[in-house]
Parts: sequence; structure tokens; C-alpha cells
Amino acid sequence: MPSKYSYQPCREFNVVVLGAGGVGKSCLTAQFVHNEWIESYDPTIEDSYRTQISVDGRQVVLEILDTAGTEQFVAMRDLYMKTGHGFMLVFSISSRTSFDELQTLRDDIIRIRDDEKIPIVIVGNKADLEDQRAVDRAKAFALSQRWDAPYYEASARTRTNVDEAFTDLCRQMLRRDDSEEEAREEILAQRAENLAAKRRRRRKRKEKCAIL
Ligand SMILES: Nc1nc2c(ncn2[C@@H]2O[C@H](COP(=O)(O)OP(=O)(O)OP(=O)(O)O)[C@@H](O)[C@H]2O)c(=O)[nH]1
Repeated sequence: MPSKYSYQPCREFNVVVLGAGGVGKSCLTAQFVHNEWIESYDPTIEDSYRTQISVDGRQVVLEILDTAGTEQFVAMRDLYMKTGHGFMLVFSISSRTSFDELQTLRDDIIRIRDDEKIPIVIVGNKADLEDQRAVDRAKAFALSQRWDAPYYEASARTRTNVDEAFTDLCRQMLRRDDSEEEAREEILAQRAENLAAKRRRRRKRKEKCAIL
């Protein structure tokens, strides 16, 4: 028996990667999309990548927006936040300030989207730099619980938890899309039912008039 989603078309989602400057947003994206490691640091203005992946047997096209972490480009953030279906919030485990900056980013996303349940994944990058750790794992997990958003300690350098973090975000976006689709279908079914009931009532009234 075919599953409910067998015949569904490929879904397309916009993913926005946000975080302070130099935390590894471009490196995580490059590892995920191209399997490549970038040693040099070239601050991003805005880069967009398109890739297709399979999640639980379903094809998903991702348009990934790698955003600028440096202050001079933050004005563009509101625009990214309006268009994203899911957000990857990245900090570096070796930088306490990059962790603290996530709060403002999340507040802005929720303010702009007016939606507490928007798909978010938190990534503590540079996990290979354990000797330079400035953010306790427990602190990051506490934030993850408060926001009800999964947390991954990742390393773009060693390619640890890169696919896992993007896949988790994809699953959240798919789940959300499915429940919105179900809600739309329910509304349409309800409308059709209301229309049919109205027609039945009209027909009954007409029948009564004929007898008179
Ligand atoms: N050790 C280590 N270094 C990393 C890791 N990820 C990124 N880097 C290094 O950190 C620097 C910044 O990485 P980027 O990916 O350019 O950072 P970004 O967040 O995109 O920076 P902006 O474009 O300024 O916002 C580069 O020199 C990377 O090589 C990692 O997982 N481990």
C-alpha cells in the first residue's frame, strides 16, 4: 500500500543560516552542499546555494541563504527572516559572545514572523576546538530546551553533525508543511460539506413549494 506521501511533489524550502561573524556559517554550508572544507576566512555578504536531499524517502529542495555575520550587513536580516521557512542559528563553542547573540536573533525572527513555532535548529560549531571551549554544553542544552529547538555540537572542519543538523531542520519544515496542508484540506472539506448541506436545504424548500 503506498504511503500517504508517495505521490507528493518535491518540497522546496528556504533555509536561512544566521549567527555572529566568523562562527563558521559559510564553512557549515559549504560542507553540507559541496563536501568541502574552507580554511581561509572571507566575510560573507550574502551567498545562496541550492541543493536537493532525500529526507525519510522524501525529496526536498533547499535554497540555503548563508548570511553576513558582520554588523555592517545586518540591515538585510529582516528581509531574510521574512522569507525563511527554517533557521539555523550558529554560534562558536569557543566564543561566549556569539552564543549570547543568538537570543537577539531568535527574538527578531519571532517578532518578524509572529510565530513561536517556526522551525529552528541551534548549532554550536567548532566542536573540534574543545580546548578553547567558552560555552558549556549544559548551557546550550538549557537554551535548546527553553526554545524547544534541537541543539547540535558540530564541526565544519571535521564534518561532524553537519548533515544531521540540516536534516533535522528539514524534518521540522516537512512536519510543519504537512500539518499546514492537512489544515488546508480540512478547511476545503468543511467548505464542501457546508455547500452540500446548503444545496440539500434549498432542494427541500423547493420540494415543499411544489406541493403547495
Ligand atoms: N577549527 C574550526 N574552524 C572553523 C570551523 N568552521 C569554520 N572555521 C573557521 O572559522 C573562520 C570563519 O569561518 P566562516 O565559515 O567564514 O564564518 P562565517 O560565520 O561564515 O563568517 P561571516 O561570513 O563573517 O559571517 C574560517 O577561518 C574557518 O576556517 C570549525 O568547525 N572548526
